[in-house]
Amino acid sequence: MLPRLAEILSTTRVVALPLNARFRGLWEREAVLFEGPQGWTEFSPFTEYYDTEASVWLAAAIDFGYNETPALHRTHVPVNATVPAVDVSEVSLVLSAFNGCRTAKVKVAEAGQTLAEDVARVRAVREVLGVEGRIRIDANGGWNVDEAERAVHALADFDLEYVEQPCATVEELAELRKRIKYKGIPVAADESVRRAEDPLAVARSGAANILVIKAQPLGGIHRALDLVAEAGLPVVVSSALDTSVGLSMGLHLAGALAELNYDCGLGTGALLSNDVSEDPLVPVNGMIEIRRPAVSEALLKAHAAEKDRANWWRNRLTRAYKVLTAAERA
Ligand SMILES: O=C(O)CCC(=O)c1ccccc1C(=O)O
Ligand SMILES: [Mg+2]
Repeated sequence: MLPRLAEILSTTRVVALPLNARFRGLWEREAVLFEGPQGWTEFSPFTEYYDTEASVWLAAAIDFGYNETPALHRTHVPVNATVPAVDVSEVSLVLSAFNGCRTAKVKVAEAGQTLAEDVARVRAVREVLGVEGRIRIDANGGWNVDEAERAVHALADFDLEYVEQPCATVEELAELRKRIKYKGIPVAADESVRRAEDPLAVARSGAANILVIKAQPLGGIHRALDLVAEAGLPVVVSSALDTSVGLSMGLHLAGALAELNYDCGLGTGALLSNDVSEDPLVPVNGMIEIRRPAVSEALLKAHAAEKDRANWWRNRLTRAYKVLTAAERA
């Protein structure tokens, strides 16, 4: 049963939070927050996504606001630093925001950049982390198989923990996995899980060694847990560049997993120069405590989105809600 739309809209706040570095081409992260019986929850699908996809993110938001979270297997979650596709000169400043993180995920294959820039960025990250640090890269599907193979060869000396979504399709991932298997570098799937018609297809076809699991695009904590159980692969829980409220959803998901073998991509609060809580969910000693953050009325006000953007988000939430009610009736 869905809560009533009017009830959701009655607590809805729209915020625009400034970022420390450009991410996905943006300097600002917009998000909708609303309050359910369990506390504040977040609806923040990327702006270019259509209503059907956004409706899955809304189902996740409703789940976290209205349903109890599952029992936890841990109190804290180890997290990675996330390094956007910044210039090499900015790497140490970006990393300094992630207190105590021994693992870094580095964005590569950004449109308009070269492999040489990726190599320089990964080298700089390795210099800061030292030999004991773990480095994973994320291409967001930006390479074809040959480009990915070449990039892996160029970056392998930096000792990669895994390569996330090097290519766009499941077929390409499978082909690349065969080609780089001898190097012992695992392939992780992200977009092939969270944007696929069938999120389990990539696991079933053996195209990936690891799944990146995000609570919002997978319809919430409970649905994501079902998916993980069915997939039977190790997972990395990650954020969608959420506010502390959305990060809390991801942390509760990570906490509910019996096995967690990788540091999670939930440290991205450190990429926001402001958040909605006075006590935001950012890494301390490489870990984040699993809790719901206290949301500050003053910060909601200070970071309220412009009126036209707030209306756009309320209309979008309304359309996503209609997709959910139509599905419920069907
Ligand atoms: O996994 C992380 O380290 C942080 C999350 C992240 O990279 C991300 C954040 C927003 C949108 C897409 C992605 C992604 O993993 O591709
Ligand atoms: Mg990714």
